[in-house]
Amino acid sequence: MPLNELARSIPIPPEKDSMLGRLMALLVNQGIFVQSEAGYQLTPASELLQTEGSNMGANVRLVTDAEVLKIWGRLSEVLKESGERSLFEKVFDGKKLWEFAKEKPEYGKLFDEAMANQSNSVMRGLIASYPHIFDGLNNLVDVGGGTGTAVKFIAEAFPRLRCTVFDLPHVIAKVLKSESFDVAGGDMFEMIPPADAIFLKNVLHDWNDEDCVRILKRCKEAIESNNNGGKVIVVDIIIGFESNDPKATETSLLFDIAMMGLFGSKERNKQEWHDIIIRAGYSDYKICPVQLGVYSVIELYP
Ligand SMILES: Nc1ncnc2c1ncn2[C@@H]1O[C@H](CSCC[C@H]([NH3+])C(=O)O)[C@@H](O)[C@H]1O
Repeated sequence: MPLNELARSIPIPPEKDSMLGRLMALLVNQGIFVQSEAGYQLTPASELLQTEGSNMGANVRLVTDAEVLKIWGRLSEVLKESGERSLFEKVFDGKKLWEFAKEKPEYGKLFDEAMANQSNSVMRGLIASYPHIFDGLNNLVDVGGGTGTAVKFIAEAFPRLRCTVFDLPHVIAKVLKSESFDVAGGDMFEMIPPADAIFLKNVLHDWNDEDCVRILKRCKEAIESNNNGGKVIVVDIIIGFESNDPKATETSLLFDIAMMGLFGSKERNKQEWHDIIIRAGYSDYKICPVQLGVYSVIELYP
């Protein structure tokens, strides 16, 4: 699309065309578009932002949300003070991100949408490359399952496996009811519904070690009360375990700092995962031979 066509379709007034052209020059330089005689064209990066297909647009809007972005200007203040308070809590008067997302439905919706987009690509990869992880299971609870994207993938691929999406009640209220899976609202620090398997994707990195140990203990109780062997399946980053791609390492390190600011939590290396798993009382665990971009899969056995 040539510049003037692009400008009219956004739309912006003609006197701003040259400003748009300058922005586009930078975006071409950054690999977001390519420029040819016919005009600007998409690259694999901007294809990810199209409404159709992968659509990671919400993820970009989430990390660039103007209100939340302002926390980073105060990182040095939090570094200098003692105590456990996260940067997010400091800037938003003691509020955790979950309360903020509940009070600001627009932000909450964006958060859920971004998580769903991420689940879309990671679950496709997991089911295609490591389906045996679901072998022999009759039921599974996706704890902190958001609006149910992961559960939809699992239920579709394994119709005999009964899945439940479990999250905070106000998040569960947004899940469209379906015949193919169940929903349950609650607090994972209190009680998790019994199941053969507990699925925890992108959840533990939101919490400090003490909280992770509490969550993992509730998961263990949920499996044990079901009396059927069972396991916990964790999908999260293991720092130092990414592929050899320097971009993957960069992504994990950026995520680690994002967790530091947003939740006062972290991405964990192998030893740190070992420590919380053993502290929560699990007898054994296995890092599965599958890598989904920056994400690893760990199975925990009670
Ligand atoms: N106390 C809690 N009990 C249950 N879910 C929670 C709690 N606190 C936060 N969450 C949820 O944890 C999720 C973390 S985001 C990860 C969502 C999803 N597993 C995915 O991978 O896409 C959010 O959906 C939160 O609403």
